[in-house]
Amino acid sequence: MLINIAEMMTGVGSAIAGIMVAYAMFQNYFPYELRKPLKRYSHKIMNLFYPYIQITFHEYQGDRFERSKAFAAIERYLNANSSKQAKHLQANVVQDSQAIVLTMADNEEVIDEFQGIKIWWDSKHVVPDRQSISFYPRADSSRYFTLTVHKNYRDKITNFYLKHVLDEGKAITVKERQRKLYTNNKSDSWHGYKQTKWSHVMFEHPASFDTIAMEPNKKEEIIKDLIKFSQAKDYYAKIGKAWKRGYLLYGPPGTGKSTMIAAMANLLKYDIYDLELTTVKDNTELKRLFIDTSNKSIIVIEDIDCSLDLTGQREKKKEKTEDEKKEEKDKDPVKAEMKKMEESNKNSQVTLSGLLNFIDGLWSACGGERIIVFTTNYVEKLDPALIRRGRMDKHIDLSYCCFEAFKVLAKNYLDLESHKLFARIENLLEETKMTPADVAENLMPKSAEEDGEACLVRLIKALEEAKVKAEEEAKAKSEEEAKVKAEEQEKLKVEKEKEANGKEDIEINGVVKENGEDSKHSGSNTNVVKENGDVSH
Ligand SMILES: Nc1ncnc2c1ncn2[C@@H]1O[C@H](COP(=O)(O)OP(=O)(O)OP(=O)(O)O)[C@@H](O)[C@H]1O
Ligand SMILES: [Mg+2]
Repeated sequence: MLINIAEMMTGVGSAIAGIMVAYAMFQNYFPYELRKPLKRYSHKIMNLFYPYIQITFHEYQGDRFERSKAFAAIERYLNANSSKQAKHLQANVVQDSQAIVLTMADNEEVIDEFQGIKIWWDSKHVVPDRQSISFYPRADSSRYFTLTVHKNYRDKITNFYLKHVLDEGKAITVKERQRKLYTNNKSDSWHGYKQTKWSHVMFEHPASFDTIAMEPNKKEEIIKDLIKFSQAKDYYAKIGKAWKRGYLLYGPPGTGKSTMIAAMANLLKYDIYDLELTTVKDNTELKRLFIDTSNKSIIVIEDIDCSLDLTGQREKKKEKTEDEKKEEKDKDPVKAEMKKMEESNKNSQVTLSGLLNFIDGLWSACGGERIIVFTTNYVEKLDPALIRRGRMDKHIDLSYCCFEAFKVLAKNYLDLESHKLFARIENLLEETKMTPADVAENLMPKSAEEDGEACLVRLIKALEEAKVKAEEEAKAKSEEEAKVKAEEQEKLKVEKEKEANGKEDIEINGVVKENGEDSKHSGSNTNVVKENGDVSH
C-alpha cells in the first residue's frame, strides 16, 4: 500500500515537473504576438464550460480621488453578514464611526444567499510589484470585491440582489455613523482657507422616546409619524413634494421640547443643525446656511419667538441721542456695555418672509430627508403664516406633567411601576400644574440613602406647595381683578354724574350742543362751563 502511494507521488511529481518545463518553454519560445489571441480563445473555450458570471467592484474608480460608494456599501454589507463565516478579519476604525468595524481580510471568501441563490464574494488586494513612486498612491494598490454567481441568475442578481446589498449597506452605514450636532458660525469665519459655515461636535445625547414623559398615545403617534416620514422617499416623489417635514414644539419651559428633538435625532439617526438665527445677518446668509446642510438631518430653530421679530414689521425703537447714551454709560458702565453687545447680536436682518421662503423655497430642491423643528414657549405670538400646515406640518403641544407622564418618569428615575402614593400624586397632578422637568428633579434621589418612597414623598410635598402657591396667586389675581373692576365702575359712575351735571349747566346757560357741534354755531357770546369749573369766554 505504502509502495503504491510512493509510486503515485513520484508520478504526480514528474507530471508537475513536466508541466513546468512545458510552461517555461512556452514562455521562452512561443512568439509573444501569438500569445494574446491564444489566451482569448482559451477564455472563450473556458466560458463555454464555465457556468458562472463574475462582477467586480473596485474601491477607487474614475478620478481615483473618491472612494466608490458602492464599494463602501458592499463592504459594510459583507462585514455584517460575513463576520461569522470569514476566518480572517481586519479590524478598522471607519471614519464617522467610533466603534471598531470588522472587515473581511484580503483574499477571503464568503458565501451569501438570496432567494435560494448562492453567491460567492471574494475580497482581493492587488499590489503591483513594480517599484515606482506615484503621485496617486492609491493607483498602485487596488482593492476590489468579486461577486460570482451562476449565469442563470444574472437578471435576478443585477436587478434585485445588488440593490438589496447597496440598500442594506447604506442602512448599516447610517446606523453605525457617529452623528453630529452642528451650530452655525458667524459669517466672518465663512471665508479663507478653512471656510466653515457650521461647526460640529459629536452628538451623544442619551434621550430617547422611552425616557420622554408624555401620554403614551401621543408619543406613539409622534414616533409613527417620524418613521413614516423617514421611509416615505418614494411617496414624496410621487406626490411631487420635497422630502421634508416641519414640526412645531410648543409649551412652557421645562416640558421637554429640547429633549424631544434629541430623541427624534436618536430615533431616526439624523444629525442636528442647531440654527442660531440672531447670528445670521440676512436672508442670503440664511439661504447659504441651509444649502450647506446635509441629508438625514434635523434643522432646529429654538425659541423662534425670541430669535426674531417675526411679525414682519420690525419695531423701530426711538434712537437714543449721544448725550443720553453717555449719561447711561456714566451711571452703569457694565450694563451699558452688555446692552451694546445685545444690540449688536440683534443686528440680524433675517425677515419673516426670508424664513418662509427658505422653508418653501428652492433649497428644498437640493436633497431631501430633512426635518425642520421650531420650538417656542408662546405659540400665540407666532405669525400664523409661519406655522400653517405645509410649513409646520405637525404641531406638538408639550404641556404640564400628567399622571401618565409621571408614571414614565417614576419608572425611569426610581424603577417604580406602582406604589401606594401614586393615587395621591394623581390627584395632585390633576389639581396643580408642574412641568416634567420639576417632577423629574423631585424624583431624582439626592443621596444613596434616599429610596423611592422618600422621593415620592418629596414630590408630594412639592406638589402641595405648588398647589397652595397657585391658590394664593389665583386669589390675589381675582382680588386684583375685582379691584380693577370696582375702580372702573367707580370711574364710570363719576363720569356719568359729571355728564349729567354738565348737561344741566349747559341747559341753564341756554346752549344746546348737538353731536359735538362747536358751541359757536349756537351763538358767539356764549359762556361755557369747563370740567374744572372755570368759565371761558
Ligand atoms: N417630557 C419630559 N420627559 C422627560 N424628561 C423631561 C421632560 N420634560 C423635561 N424633562 C427634563 O427636564 C429637563 C429640561 O427639559 P428641556 O430642556 O427639554 O425643556 P424645554 O421644553 O426645552 O425647555 P425650554 O423651553 O426652557 O427650552 C431635561 O433635561 C429633562 O431631563
Ligand atoms: Mg429647550
